[in-house]
Amino acid sequence: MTPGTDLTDPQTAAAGSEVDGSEYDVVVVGAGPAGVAAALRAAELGASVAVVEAERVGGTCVNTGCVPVRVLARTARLLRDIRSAGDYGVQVGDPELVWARTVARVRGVVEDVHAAKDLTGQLAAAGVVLHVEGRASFTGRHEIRLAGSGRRVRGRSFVLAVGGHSRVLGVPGTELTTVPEHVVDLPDLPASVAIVGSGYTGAQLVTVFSAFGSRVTVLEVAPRVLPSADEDVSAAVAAAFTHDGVDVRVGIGGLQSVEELVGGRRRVVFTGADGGAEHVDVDAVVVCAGWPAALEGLGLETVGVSATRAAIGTDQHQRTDLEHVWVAGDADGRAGLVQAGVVDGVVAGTNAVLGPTTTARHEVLPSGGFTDPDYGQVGLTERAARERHPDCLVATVPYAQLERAVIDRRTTGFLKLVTTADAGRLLGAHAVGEEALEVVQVVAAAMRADAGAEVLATTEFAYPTYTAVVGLAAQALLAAVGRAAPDGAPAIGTAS
Ligand SMILES: Cc1cc2nc3c(=O)[nH]c(=O)nc-3n(C[C@H](O)[C@H](O)[C@H](O)COP(=O)(O)OP(=O)(O)OC[C@H]3O[C@@H](n4cnc5c(N)ncnc54)[C@H](O)[C@@H]3O)c2cc1C
Ligand SMILES: NC(=O)c1ccc[n+]([C@@H]2O[C@H](COP(=O)([O-])OP(=O)(O)OC[C@H]3O[C@@H](n4cnc5c(N)ncnc54)[C@H](O)[C@@H]3O)[C@@H](O)[C@H]2O)c1
Repeated sequence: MTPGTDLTDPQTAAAGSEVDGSEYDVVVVGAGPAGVAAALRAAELGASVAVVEAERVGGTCVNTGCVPVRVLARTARLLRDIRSAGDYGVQVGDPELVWARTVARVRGVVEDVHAAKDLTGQLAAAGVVLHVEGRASFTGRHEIRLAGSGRRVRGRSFVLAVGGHSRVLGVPGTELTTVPEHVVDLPDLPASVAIVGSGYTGAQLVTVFSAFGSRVTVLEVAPRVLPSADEDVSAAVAAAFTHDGVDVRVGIGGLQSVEELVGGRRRVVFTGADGGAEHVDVDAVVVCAGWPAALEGLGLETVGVSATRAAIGTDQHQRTDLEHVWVAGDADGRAGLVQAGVVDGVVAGTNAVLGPTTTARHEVLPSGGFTDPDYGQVGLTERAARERHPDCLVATVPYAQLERAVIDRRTTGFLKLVTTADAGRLLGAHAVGEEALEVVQVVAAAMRADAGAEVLATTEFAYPTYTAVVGLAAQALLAAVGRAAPDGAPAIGTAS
């Protein structure tokens, strides 16, 4: 049933003197979203499955990434809303953040999510054996050793779902910096902070620290913040940062060093946009400069699985150079998102049992971040759409024309909807503003159903909601192709 069944290959036999007898159809390395999905799927298909995890089930997502950052983002929103409470006639004093309590809340919510998900229970109920005994490394093509216990576990197939970790820049003084996974380990809220990198993680931490009252400097090598987002989204988020007093430095040449100053402050020396050396002095430096796969000590070279410094190479079936070794989640260096990792996990778990029968396409993959304002995206950016479909249509509706945004006085932002020239196929959606990611998800569902603008234009969105902006943008697109808005109302927004 399972491919790659030769458990007696010479490499494994040579290293196998301490094998404890455990031998499985599928061994999954890593118990984050991708690894758990792979294990449950393989077990569902009748395979005997073991999961080995170095630290704690749940992976980056639950323990150090999405969940903690989401709690910090919620805290930032609370502060914002408390600060504007007076506008509603609600008198409160200046809010004060108590860092230790904020951190305790983060840690408490992580435990709540663990309890709600009960991943260990789910694995046990599926008959999956779980070993949380330190990092695994290959000792042979069909065997791994767990560093914490010395246990050797053998498998016919392996799914590597090892995720990643923050990129270490390797400049002098790196040890004086921290990374997003460890921001809640900072002893105090820094009065000032440099955020290095303004991608998914960095942009969110800018909003968090700025709302918390830290003075924030962003250092970004790309010419704009959120470099992979739609350009108008980047511009809107950057404008909001600047409005909030954040010092945004884009297009820098890179970091040169981090030095410790008297009193424990840090000096970040970097090459400025004009090529000269510049510096900022801050209380903390958080490096959010990318997310390479966690390959250290995995022993890929021992078994002949090729990888770059950042990712393990796979084919469209998530298979590596070795026919019995598969990859799921962040370790493949592609999407870097939980929902994609889960789909990869199901694919890798399936293929590890049945052979290369399925693929993960990730054709409609919404994502975004809890900056202030939020942003969300799905499909092609406007630039990418115009390159591939020069005659595509783009409609943009400012939040200022959306009644819910006016009611809440949260009129910063817009929804941009991109379709083919006849408005018949949705190509992308990009939103900035309150609930931007939820707004974009409505479009994602329509894209998944192969709907065009007409479906969205004729959906009777509840009033007053943020998602209603989707209907307005779709109506503008219909108007642009000479079809009236369904209720006869003049189309709102611009389409071109
Ligand atoms: C700060 C931050 C915020 C994020 N927010 C979001 C978000 O809001 N939405 C979103 O979709 N994504 C978010 N992400 C990305 C998301 O966390 C990842 O895409 C997701 O966790 C990937 O799942 P995974 O299973 O591939 O890897 P991980 O969740 O990283 O799990 C990998 C597991 O493998 C274990 N492991 C590694 N090496 C070994 C080894 N040799 N032996 C045994 N075990 C090993 C690790 O301990 C870990 O538990 C965020 C990431 C960060 C850093
Ligand atoms: N809401 C979400 O979905 C979410 C949130 C956080 C993280 N994530 C995931 O977590 C992973 C890590 O996110 P990330 O933000 O670290 O990576 P990223 O790749 O999104 O962003 C890295 C940023 O650092 C910049 N950079 C690189 N080297 C630099 C240098 N030397 N100096 C200054 N800037 C530099 C890059 O230009 C880029 O803007 C990603 O896989 C992402 O998908 C997702």
